[in-house]
Amino acid sequence: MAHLCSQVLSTSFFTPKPQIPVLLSPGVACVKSFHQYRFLHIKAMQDGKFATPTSCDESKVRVPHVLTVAGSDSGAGAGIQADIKACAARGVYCSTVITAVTAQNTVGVQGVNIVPEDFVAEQLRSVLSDMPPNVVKTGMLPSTGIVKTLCQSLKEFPVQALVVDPVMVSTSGHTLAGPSILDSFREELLPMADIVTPNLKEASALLGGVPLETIADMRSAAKAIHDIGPRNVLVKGGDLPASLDAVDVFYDGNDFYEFRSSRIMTPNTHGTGCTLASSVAAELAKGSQMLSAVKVAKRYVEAVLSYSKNIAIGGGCQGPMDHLLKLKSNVQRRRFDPCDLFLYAVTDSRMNKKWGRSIVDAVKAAIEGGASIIQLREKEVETGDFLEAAKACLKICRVHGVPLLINDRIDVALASDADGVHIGQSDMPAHVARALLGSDKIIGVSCKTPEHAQQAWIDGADYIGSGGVYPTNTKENNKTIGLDGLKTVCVSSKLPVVAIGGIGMSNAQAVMQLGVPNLKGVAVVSALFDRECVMTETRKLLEVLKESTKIAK
Ligand SMILES: Cc1ncc(COP(=O)(O)OP(=O)(O)O)c(N)n1
Ligand SMILES: Cc1nc(C(=O)O)sc1CCOP(=O)(O)O
Ligand SMILES: [Mg+2]
Repeated sequence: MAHLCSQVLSTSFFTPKPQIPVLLSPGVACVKSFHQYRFLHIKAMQDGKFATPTSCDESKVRVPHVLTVAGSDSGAGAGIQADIKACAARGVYCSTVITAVTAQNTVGVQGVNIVPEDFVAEQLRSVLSDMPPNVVKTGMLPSTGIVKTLCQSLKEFPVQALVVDPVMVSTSGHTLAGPSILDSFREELLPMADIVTPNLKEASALLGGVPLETIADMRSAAKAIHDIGPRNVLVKGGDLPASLDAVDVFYDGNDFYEFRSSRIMTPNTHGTGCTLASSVAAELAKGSQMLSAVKVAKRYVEAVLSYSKNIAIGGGCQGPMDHLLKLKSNVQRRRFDPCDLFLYAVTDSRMNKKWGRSIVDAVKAAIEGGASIIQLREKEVETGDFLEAAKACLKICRVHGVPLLINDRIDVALASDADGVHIGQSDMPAHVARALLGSDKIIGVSCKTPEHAQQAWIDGADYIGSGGVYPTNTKENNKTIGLDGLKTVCVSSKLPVVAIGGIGMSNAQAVMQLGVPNLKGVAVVSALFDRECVMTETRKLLEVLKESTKIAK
């Protein structure tokens, strides 16, 4: 018996191990009959027979590509629709061969219409002959004929990896592929698979109905399924009785790994199996090794489950998940509005310390006082503390619809998912910040001259901060440009401008009454934060600013 080593992995902690390469050597491939396909596969690779895109334009970028061969779910929680969304969320192109059209919703499956075998074959030919995927992922394969057709196509058009999700029963208990297909699974499909991902019921069915009730049973099942031929097996224990944690067992033919994650209590679990298998396929398509593909895919599914736990779609009790959580958070975020610059509060760690306030308390008070945008300018805080503070402030800012920017630290902005950054002339160039942060984040740049302002616009900034309008003690060796300098920058700028430097109650009106184009507000540090009551000072300054706009009219 092979030496078996056991590892427990929480999905947030993982010790890398040497990986078996995705392909076995031809020598190993001959050991068992199921390796006949693998042998063909290796030979195809050695002979350079994996199809390559017909286009010979080298300037085009190849994208990782998964082909899913599965059933359509009209409710879009599972099946083809889940596969497309999961691949999109993981940054991978997804083509589709539809094996069945199901009428489904959150209550259950109302009908199944199987696509004729020859039309499945035609879809396979269309995709495989023209746009070869890196990885094929299978879901609902409702007939023996379709399984055989698929296996035949894969022999004709080998791909780099095959992920088999042996879908048999829907979440609601509806049979999607009956026992008649089990033989073709065991004899033809599984021996070709790089990984198979059964849940407990499917693992039991593949093994002739053995009961699976413990983690020990799952390990035995993983090994027995591995003996059928797939190179890796992931037995999913989500339905394991009496288990608080969700435990999945992964077996690669040598070692066992347990993936543990705390159970997310939600009815919105429809499509988790499809999503996990598609995510594994997507990671493989990007070039990951199998174990790390499984680990990353599990993390993604956990994040989606957690994100979707309270969403309400449909009246039944098998709700779908929302795969595109990243897009969703972008949609929820309000776009930058230049009016946000009206009363711009910039924090300062030294001042907070002096007055015995936390960053979070300072931000809360400024928002309560009416600040329209917040910048965390925390020059003396450790990175870890800065990140925690940014996350905590972000929660408050989101509740009030106030954008939160991070001074200088693009890494902290990214890690906290803050709304953007403010950077200076000696910080990361704004075009690099834009490339790192993407199109939706707010980028502000400090500009003392029209040339700076022009460059900020070219680099894709959203606004500029211009100063020092007056001398300041907050920033050492800061050049004062005065009201005239501010005016020159504002007139030349194509971007909205916020004035900064030595601005407070006594002079804010003079700044706003310059009446120059693009000037949208004032940015203030000491006049708000080097004071006993931040909220009161913010309120007072807001009144002054409002008053000055009335006078300007
Ligand atoms: C709104 C606003 N304008 C200007 C600055 C100054 O940024 P920078 O020149 O990078 O100097 P530091 O703030 O990093 O010392 C700002 N922070 N905010
Ligand atoms: C952070 C900063 N940037 C400046 C610039 O001129 O770009 S002046 C400044 C400090 C502003 O603090 P206070 O409101 O306390 O004067
Ligand atoms: Mg800076």
